[in-house]
Amino acid sequence: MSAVGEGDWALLIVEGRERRKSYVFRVRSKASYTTFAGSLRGSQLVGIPWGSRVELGKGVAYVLKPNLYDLMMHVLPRRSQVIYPKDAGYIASAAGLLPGMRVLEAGAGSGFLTIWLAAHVCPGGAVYTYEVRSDMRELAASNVRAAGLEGCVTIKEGDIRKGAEERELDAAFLDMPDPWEALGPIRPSLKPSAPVVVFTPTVNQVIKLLDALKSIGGYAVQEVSELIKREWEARPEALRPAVRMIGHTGFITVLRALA
Ligand SMILES: C[S@@+](CC[C@H](N)C(=O)[O-])C[C@H]1O[C@@H](n2cnc3c(N)ncnc32)[C@H](O)[C@@H]1O
Repeated sequence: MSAVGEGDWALLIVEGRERRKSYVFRVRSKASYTTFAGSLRGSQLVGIPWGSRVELGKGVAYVLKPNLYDLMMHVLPRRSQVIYPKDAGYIASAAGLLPGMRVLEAGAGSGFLTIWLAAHVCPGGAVYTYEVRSDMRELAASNVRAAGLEGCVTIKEGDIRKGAEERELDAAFLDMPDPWEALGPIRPSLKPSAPVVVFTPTVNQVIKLLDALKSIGGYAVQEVSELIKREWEARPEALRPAVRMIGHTGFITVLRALA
């Protein structure tokens, strides 16, 4: 659709004199929306072309159609620590993901990494994700549906430390407290050379993982990384890093399955 419709999700980028902020909401003609630069009514939005500029009391709003990134960052509910786009993008790259690949994941959590993985391997591929908690399995399923990717994602309630049913998988992704407990059990599911990307919030877990690998065997360590994203205030007259940032998310360890 080229015009904003009743009930559509909208992304508003609001620019004031000294700041800029994004808002994502469903457009309702009878609602009104408050931003730091002034308010606007839903009736001002319904029917205008996407990409329109609307004047506010103390600034302007650009009315845009939100993409998957906008919906994930602003709308989809989360009840676990989720994998942020900066890490998800690198995780997918380090695993060499391509459409058509079949991959394993655990735990599904809020389904955020599941969605990024599905966005890479679909169409034609598949994400099999295991989650021990039924409430998290349901949340992940509902977020994957909201992203429109349910066709290529299978969410299973189960403990990945008991292994996975699938075979000949192209890659695996572990974001769970004790990933070293899953590495032996998932090995028969992976093609030799398949990347296994492990995400752990603490350095203690990385040490435990590297130590455990000595006795588990079956994998080569490819790399351990950490990614830091620093956002900047996009104001040409005062270009500088933003005062607040997400200082830490987690460590990314890339392993490769051996023959
Ligand atoms: C940090 S969350 C994962 C978040 C997810 N990567 C995301 O981006 O939304 C960790 C999840 O792993 C699940 N989990 C923990 N141990 C597990 C296991 N042995 N098998 C399957 N899931 C497990 C937890 O219930 C939790 O939902």
